Parts: sequence; C-alpha cells; structure tokens
Amino acid sequence: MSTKPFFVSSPGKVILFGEHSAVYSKPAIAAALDLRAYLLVKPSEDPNIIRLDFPDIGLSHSWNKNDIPWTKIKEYVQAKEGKPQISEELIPEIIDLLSDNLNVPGMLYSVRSTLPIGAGLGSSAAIAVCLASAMSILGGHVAKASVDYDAKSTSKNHEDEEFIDKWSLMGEKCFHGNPSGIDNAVATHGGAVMFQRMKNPAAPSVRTNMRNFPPISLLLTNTKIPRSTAALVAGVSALNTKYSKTSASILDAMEHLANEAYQVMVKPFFGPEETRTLRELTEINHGLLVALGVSHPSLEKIKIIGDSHRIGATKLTGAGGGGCAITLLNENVSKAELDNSLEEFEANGFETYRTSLGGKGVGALYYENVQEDKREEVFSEIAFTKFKDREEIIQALGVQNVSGWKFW
Ligand SMILES: Nc1ncnc2c1ncn2[C@@H]1O[C@H](COP(=O)(O)OP(=O)(O)OP(=O)(O)O)[C@@H](O)[C@H]1O
Ligand SMILES: C[C@@](O)(CCO)CC(=O)[O-]
Ligand SMILES: [Mg+2]
Repeated sequence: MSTKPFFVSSPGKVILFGEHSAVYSKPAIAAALDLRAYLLVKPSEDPNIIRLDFPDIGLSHSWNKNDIPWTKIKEYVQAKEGKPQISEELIPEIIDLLSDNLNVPGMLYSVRSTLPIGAGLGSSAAIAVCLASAMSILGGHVAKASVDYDAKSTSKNHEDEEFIDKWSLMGEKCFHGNPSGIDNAVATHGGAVMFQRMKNPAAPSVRTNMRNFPPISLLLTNTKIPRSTAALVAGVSALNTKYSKTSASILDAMEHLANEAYQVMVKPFFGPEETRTLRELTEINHGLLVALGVSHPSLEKIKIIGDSHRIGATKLTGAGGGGCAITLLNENVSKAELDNSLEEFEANGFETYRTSLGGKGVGALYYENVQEDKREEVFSEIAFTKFKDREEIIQALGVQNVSGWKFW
C-alpha cells in the first residue's frame, strides 16, 4: 500500500464495428485512442477525510471515514488470498471496493480527462479503469507497474491487468447498467481488440488482441450533442422487446459484419482492396445502427457532409445519439476535398480530431519515478485541477511526454 501520491491514467477508445450489438454477445472491434483520463491520488490533509474531486464535471464530495459503517460492510466482502472477488451483482462489489479504504488513510481522488465527456469515446470507462487501478494499488492487489512506455507488451503482467479490467467493469455498471465490457477492456489493455461478451454472464468475455492492426486513416468528428450511454442502451433494449425478431436480424447482421471486418483486418497484406472493404462495411454498420434508432440528425449531418465531399466512409461510434462519428478516409482523398469538409464541419459547430489508434492501456506514475526536484509541481493538486485545456494536461502529464510512466 502506498500513501505517497501517484497518478494513474487510461485511454478512451474508438469502436470501429459492433457498438450496441456488443451488449448482445456479438463480436465487436475497438482500439485505444491517444486521448486519456488521469487520476491523482494523494493523502488528505485530514486523514479521516475521503474526497472526490472531479472538476471536469463540477463534482466535489467528501466523506468522513468514521461515518461509514465499515464493520457491517465488511461482512459482505468476499476475498480470496487477500484480493476482493468480483461477482455478478453490483451493490456488494461497490461496498467491497469501498471497504478497501478501511486500511488506508483518507485520500483525495482527483480526475481530469482529455476525452470529450459523453461523446462515444469511452470517457466513462477511462474513469472506471483509473479508479479501479488506483484502488488496486492502494489495496496492494496488484504488483507495481514496471513496464516502460516504449517497452514491448510481451513482458506485461496479464494477471494484474485482468484484475483491473474486471473491477473497472463494475464501474461501468454504475455508469450504464448493462455494459458489454469492451470499453473498459480497451481502456485497461490498450491496443486493438476483437471482443465478445459471453451469453452466460458468469463466463469471462473473449478478447483477441489484434497485433498487426492495419494503419487506418481516421477522422473523428464530435457533434458536441450530449447524450447518455445508459439511455441509448436502454432504448435498444426496448426495441428488442417490442420487435424481437426484426431486431435479432439486425444484431445478427452486425455479427456477420464484425466477423468479416476482422478477417480483412488480420490479413498479412492490407492494401487498397482491404481498405475499400472496410469502408463498405463501415457504411453498412452505420445503416444498421440507424435501424436500431441510435443515430441523431447531427450525426447524419456529418455523414452527409463527408459523403458529399467523398472523403470516405462515415459511421457513428460508441453509443450514438450525438457524440462522435468516425470517417475512414479514402486513400486518394484530395487535400481540397478534405479541407472543404473540415470547413463545413467547423461551420456547423462540430469539432474534428486526427488521432492515432492502438496506444497504451492503463499506466501509473509513482512518486519515486519522478525526479526529486519536480515532485512537488507534478503532484500538485492545485496545478492539476487548474489545467485550462487538453493541451495543458497532455503537456504536463501525457504518458507519451513525461518520463516515469509505467505500465503493467
Ligand atoms: N472527466 C470526467 N470527470 C468525471 N466524470 C466523468 C469524466 N468523464 C466521464 N465521466 C463520467 O462518465 C459519464 C459519461 O459516460 P457515458 O458512458 O455516457 O459516455 P462516454 O463513455 O463518453 O461514451 P461511450 O460510452 O459511448 O463510449 C459522465 O456523465 C460522467 O459521469
Ligand atoms: C453502446 C456500447 O456498445 C458501446 C459504448 O461505447 C455499450 C457497451 O458495449 O457497453
Ligand atoms: Mg461510456
């Protein structure tokens, strides 16, 4: 258990194929984004106070440790070899997780994110993974992260990542009830995956790493229309109940589509024919998501703009209903066509990002891995909460910029 301050960080994701159908045990393909959440954990000035500080959403809350009925709560905690165990029900797990704080002094948990919130890029999962990894460090349930940013993933400590992945799913359950687990899996492990939740909820999901993820040229466009994943997942569930056979066919089509995309993406040679197939599958996937009722006029607008300038294939990504769309760009798209689209996106109030996919998963920045004369500045709560924008956070803490970040 560490009582020195530390940071943890985990990435957002882009779902290329299979959002929503992933909830119904169909395969889906997603990759880690270079936008991330950062969580600072620091001993409280008053050791009896547990404080959450989430300035991005204007939330700050404190508990006095002595007001929490720890002894009663502990009766519900199941542990194996000292590690808290995950079960299917949510409530006991939350209690269990909280009870990990029994043996640590009061802590401050402060979160900042470079991810747009509620925009389909897995902002909730990145937070859930940060919290799960911080609790795992504090509870002594994982080994110290020790793999450098540039090191090959073969030396990864899989057991610890699996532990964090499982517990972060509990966090995602708090956010939206019935998550497939794909977002927190990518936020934990990074890279790119084919993911499938099992029909039996007790069985672990299947995750196939896609090591040779093809170099896809991708544009991300944010409608900035806020929406909630919980509401959209509930909407699809209602559609399934009302039109069960029709909706089952749509979900089956999504399954075939994700499988076809996977076959193309793992080919040793990824040329123009393969990228064209992916674009065609992207178009079909968007159509199926529209049929499930999770698009939005602003997402359709992005699609119309992209299609009219012929820049590539556009689909919504994540839960939809607003948030972001992705465009798989044509290889031969002209600069003029692209610039015209970007101008139109901007004129409509949309924000575009050029991003790279397949980056690092969860990582930690420990106190002792920061140069002594820089520690005070790096772990300053005041500086952390006051960063103005994404660029300031990335410059001061970015896993790719700041030496000392370690991974499992
Ligand atoms: N920086 C942050 N600080 C605090 N809470 C956050 C932050 N980012 C995300 N959240 C939490 O996550 C919620 C948004 O999660 P939601 O699942 O609806 O969208 P998303 O994860 O961004 O998109 P998707 O699930 O489609 O990938 C917010 O309402 C908030 O509770
Ligand atoms: C909509 C959804 O498929 C993806 C949200 O990013 C929900 C989930 O899989 O948990
Ligand atoms: Mg989410």
